[in-house]
Amino acid sequence: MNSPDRDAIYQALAFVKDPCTGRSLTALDAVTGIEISDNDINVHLVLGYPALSLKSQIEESVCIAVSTVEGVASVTTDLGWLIKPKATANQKEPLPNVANIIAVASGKGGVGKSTTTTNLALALAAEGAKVGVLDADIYGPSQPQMFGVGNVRPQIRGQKHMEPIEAYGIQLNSMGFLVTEQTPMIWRGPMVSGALQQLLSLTLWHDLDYLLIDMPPGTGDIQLTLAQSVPVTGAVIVTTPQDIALLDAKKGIEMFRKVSVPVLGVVENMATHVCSECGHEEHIFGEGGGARIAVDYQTQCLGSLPLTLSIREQMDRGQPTLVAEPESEVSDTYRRIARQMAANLWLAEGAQVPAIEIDDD
Ligand SMILES: Nc1ncnc2c1ncn2[C@@H]1O[C@H](COP(=O)(O)OP(=O)(O)OP(=O)(O)O)[C@@H](O)[C@H]1O
Repeated sequence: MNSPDRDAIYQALAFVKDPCTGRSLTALDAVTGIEISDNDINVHLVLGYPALSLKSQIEESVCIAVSTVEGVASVTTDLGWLIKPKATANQKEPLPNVANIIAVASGKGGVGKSTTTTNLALALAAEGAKVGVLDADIYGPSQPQMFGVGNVRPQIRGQKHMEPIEAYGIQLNSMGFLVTEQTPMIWRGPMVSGALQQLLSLTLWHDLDYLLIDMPPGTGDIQLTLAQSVPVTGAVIVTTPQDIALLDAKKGIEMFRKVSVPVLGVVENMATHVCSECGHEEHIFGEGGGARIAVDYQTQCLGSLPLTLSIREQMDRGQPTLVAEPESEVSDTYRRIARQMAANLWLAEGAQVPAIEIDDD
């Protein structure tokens, strides 16, 4: 049997789509090598986002597609990922040892921004990335509690540097360690921004693919200053489906666009209420709001999370859903959102995202 033709193998790979982005592996430049040894083929693939849950599915599709090529006797493939730093839209110097910073924001308080940040960080790690969380929510720094390390303080190295706290494989530091309960009343944007920059740069992050920032809720002076002063590579907006929250979420999208930070998508939290007794599902905050805002603002609704007793209880006891119930449907949804968010960052055009004019007030 003649050896198969390399071009024919490449053509076959053009028909295999990455399920997350919907684009073909060749269009994504994910094919990094084709080894032909007589009639045995080995295909090397590298994606730009962590995709552990999709690995076997993609590898299988590749094997099926390549084995249709004339002269192919056997196919092996290995899929990996390499998360490269994206350019920062606001021209800020990237942080050492941190490839990408993603701001998790919400226009309105209490919509579940911190809960979403925690679970997305764990979901990204579960998909194979190295992840950190910086809790910048000065109004209610809750990440240490959500990660179950509420009483721990970062160790100081060489006078001023801090070791991040390690929890469930995530590197964590919190503004809560720097501020008192009165702080939010007296600090203005530049002061918060200064403290956050210190926390960012004085923490000894170890080789992170993604650092998620749990932003203070709102779209005022403080948030705008943070978005401008931190080397953010992308932003995610968390909202509930009710009109008032959506209105604030829109302001959040506009704020990031104004400073040319790509908005990677919207996460709709508390989309339905699931009764813990009978499993009955109800849209108590309205229906389809996340999808509507995504269409209106040309971004993507990354996914919807239900309002459930278990999420609240797990967060309260410092065992986030990804840790307490990794096999649950909710964890699955967080992993899907995390993959999509990371893939959108990979494909985002950074500074070229068009800015939308908004009022400053
Ligand atoms: N999907 C959900 N189901 C049930 N409870 C949830 C869900 N999401 C968040 N919660 C709970 O709602 C409360 C507020 O959530 P969280 O602290 O994450 O919101 P936030 O938007 O970060 O708030 P803040 O504006 O104060 O920073 C918490 O008790 C949390 O456990």
